[in-house]
Formats: sequence, structure tokens, C-alpha cells
Amino acid sequence: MPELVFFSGTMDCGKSTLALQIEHNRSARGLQGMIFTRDDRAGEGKLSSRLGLVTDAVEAADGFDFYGHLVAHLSKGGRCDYVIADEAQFLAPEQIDQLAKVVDDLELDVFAFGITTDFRSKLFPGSQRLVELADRVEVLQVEALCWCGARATHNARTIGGRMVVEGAQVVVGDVNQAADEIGYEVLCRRHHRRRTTAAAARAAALSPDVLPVDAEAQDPAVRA
Ligand SMILES: Nc1ncnc2c1ncn2[C@@H]1O[C@H](COP(=O)(O)OP(=O)(O)O)[C@@H](O)[C@H]1O
Ligand SMILES: Cc1cn([C@H]2C[C@H](O)[C@@H](COP(=O)(O)O)O2)c(=O)[nH]c1=O
Repeated sequence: MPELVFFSGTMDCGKSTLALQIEHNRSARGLQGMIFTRDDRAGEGKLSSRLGLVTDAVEAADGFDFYGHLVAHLSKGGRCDYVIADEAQFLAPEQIDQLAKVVDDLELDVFAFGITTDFRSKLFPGSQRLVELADRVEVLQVEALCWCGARATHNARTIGGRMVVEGAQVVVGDVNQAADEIGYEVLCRRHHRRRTTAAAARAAALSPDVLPVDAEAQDPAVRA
């Protein structure tokens, strides 16, 4: 039975790498996939992994109709044996519904990859719909780690290494950015709640009178 599978995890945990591996293994066996992405860091129409691999993909912008695109492709005699959709958190809920229709009506496997929650630890609408509709949600096995060594479960947005909680939900970016740029850092829940990034922890460690536990007690904003 074809399936809609949501491969989920934090940023930088290997989702795009896995997407490329699935594509490689299937195409090595003569299968032909259709690869979609949206707002990949490598640019329009690209699916890229931090390991350096990149492949061409169809850019699924606002209003893009996955089901219509695949029906048109198949009607013209094109072949498609499975579908990959990377950066699926950026898709609209209706586009996730289209992917479910691709599974049910066109009988194709759809493998969707994305982060579940944003920098405020709120669900992306596309990810929420995937959780609602997917046959399976697979959490990636390669654990990204918080600076403290615990499993990273949350994505923080940073400016100058400091975590921010205001701003647009979508800002394309990367981990390990230069200090003055908007970047991202993966954290465990405890340190996401306390807004303790690696830079904040280093600063606290250097200061004799400001420890993370005191910071939490003194600042009502970080106690929530
Ligand atoms: N230089 C490297 N050597 C080995 N593995 C690396 C290297 N750089 C990145 N990686 C691996 O690639 C993962 C990120 O892969 P990527 O597919 O880009 O992540 P995602 O799509 O989840 O953001 C990292 O968690 C790490 O395991
Ligand atoms: C947390 C968060 C992330 N993003 C963006 C940043 C990246 O461009 C992608 C995630 O890509 P990855 O391959 O999983 O690293 O999402 C965002 O726009 N808003 C956020 O809150």
C-alpha cells in the first residue's frame, strides 16, 4: 500500500540527506521519482544537504498544485513511481491534502521531510497537517545535540548568538551563522525554554555573578 510518510526532526538532523539517499537507492533500482522542495538554502529548484549533495527539484511555491502537477505529468505519458517533498514545513495545509490525494488516488508513495516546530516551538501549519494526515511519522535517528549534550528537540532563532522570540515564522537560514546574522541553533527543551544558547551559556560561565539558574529566577520572561 502506498504511504504518506512524514520524516521529521530538528534542523540539521539529516532530513535532506535521507531524502537524497531514498532518491539514490530507488533510482539505482530503475524507479523514477518526482522531487519537490520549497525555499531550500541552495536556491530555487534545489534540494541540498549539508553533506554537500544537491539535486534538482521542482520548486513548490505558494499556490502550487501537487496533485494537478502529477496528473498533468502522467497524462502526458511521463513516469513517476514515488514523490519526495523536502522543506515540507513551508507548504500550505491544502498542499499537504494534495499530497495525501496523490497517495490515495494516484497510488504513489510520498515521502515528506521537514521540521515540525518553528523558533517559538509552535507547529508550522504544513507540519501540523502532515501529523494529522500521514500514515507514519518517522523521527530521524541521527540526533542533533544541544550544546549541553542532550538531544536537541527544538529550533532556536538567534541574532548574534542570542535567542529571539519575535519575528516572522518563515526566515530561510542556517545553523552556525556569523555572529551578526540571523541564524538558528538546535537546543534541548530545557535550554530552549530558558533561552540559553551556546553563546549565552558561555557568557554566563564567564561571569562570576550571573548563572543560568539565577537568570531564570530574575527574569520573568524566561520562567514561562
Ligand atoms: N562535515 C560533516 N561530516 C559529517 N557529517 C556531516 C558534516 N556536515 C554535516 N554533517 C551531517 O549532516 C547533517 C545535516 O544534514 P542535512 O540533511 O543538511 O540536515 P537537515 O536537512 O535535517 O537540516 C548533520 O546532522 C550531520 O550529521
Ligand atoms: C526554526 C525555523 C526554521 N526556519 C527555516 C530555516 C531553514 O531555512 C529551514 C529549515 O531547514 P533545515 O533543512 O531543516 O535546516 O526552515 C524558519 O523559516 N522558521 C523557523 O522558525
